[in-house]
Amino acid sequence: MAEVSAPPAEVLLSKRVQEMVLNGEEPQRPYICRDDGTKEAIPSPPSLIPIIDISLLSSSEPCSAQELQRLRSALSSWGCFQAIGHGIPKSFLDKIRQVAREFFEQPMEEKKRHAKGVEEFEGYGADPVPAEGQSLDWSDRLFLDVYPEDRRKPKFWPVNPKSFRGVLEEYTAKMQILTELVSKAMAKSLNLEENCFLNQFGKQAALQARFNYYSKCQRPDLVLGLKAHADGSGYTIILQDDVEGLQVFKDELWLTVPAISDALLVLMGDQMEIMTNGMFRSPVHRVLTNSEKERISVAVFYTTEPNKEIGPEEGLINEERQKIFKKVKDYADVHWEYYQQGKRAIHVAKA
Ligand SMILES: O=C(O)CCC(=O)C(=O)O
Ligand SMILES: [Fe+2]
Repeated sequence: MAEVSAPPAEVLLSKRVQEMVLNGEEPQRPYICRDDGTKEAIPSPPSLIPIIDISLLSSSEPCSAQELQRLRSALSSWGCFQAIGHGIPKSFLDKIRQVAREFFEQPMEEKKRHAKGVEEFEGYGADPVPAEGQSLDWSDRLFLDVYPEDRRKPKFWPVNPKSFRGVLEEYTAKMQILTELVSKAMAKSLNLEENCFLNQFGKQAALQARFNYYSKCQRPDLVLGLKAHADGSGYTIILQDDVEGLQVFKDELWLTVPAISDALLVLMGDQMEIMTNGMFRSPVHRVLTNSEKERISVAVFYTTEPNKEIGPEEGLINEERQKIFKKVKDYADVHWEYYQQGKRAIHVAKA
């Protein structure tokens, strides 16, 4: 299987995984990141990722206090939850999944009209070359800045399928509403002023959409769709299709996030861990590969506006609970440098 002399990462990254699969190529050594499949022989136990009904969080609801308590507990122990009652109809979530699938199923030439450079972030392609010795992900992506609108770069936005742009614009608008609701609810769940996180994120807080396409892989025992990492965002909202693969690391176990067709996974990034002074966890997660089916997901990263300093909310610091993080600026950049070395970055924010 793995040849003795695999091409260097920059050569592999200039090709799409989907192309390699269509050509019947087996994963080469830089894609191999696990040495044997025996660990995965044990199926992960059924996971109990909390499901939170967003519609119950508004104060006019009789059971809002109870749901806020469940939210707080979910984010303190898991760092993520499956959001239902978020107001986005399943038919619209299906539309997003559909345009994403149609985009990736087009011929390579069409997708490459929106190709990114190997060292760029935005556009269609793969992550820039990681540090020496780091494995590559078995995935192709379309990464787009979607908000604020003046950051959109039209050359990266698919022209086909024709409905792609309109659907993504609508999804962006819905994500803005959802981030406002979730940010307020998280603050209330911690007995903080409801706008405190929104103020830290800033009016120009960014939304970036990453469409992930995980091709089938002949060696799921050796290759990951996405390496283990914690997000550098404030938090991330993930739409999955019906193929499971995303796993969250909790209590020394990798636990699969169930595919629930009308739910969105809300997952804390390091910036929320910092702002909550560690009350909410930014969980390590990864994506497995699958030999039978392709998988598509759409991750929307919600990140503080550029140059904005963030830090632990004062209301969360007291005699019993000291400040564990300091103020940081442009954390996402620092996070990226460590990410490329396969490391977490949160320690740089430790007080
Ligand atoms: O594909 C997924 O479900 C997760 C994607 C993810 O973790 C990311 O893009 O950071
Ligand atoms: Fe992630």
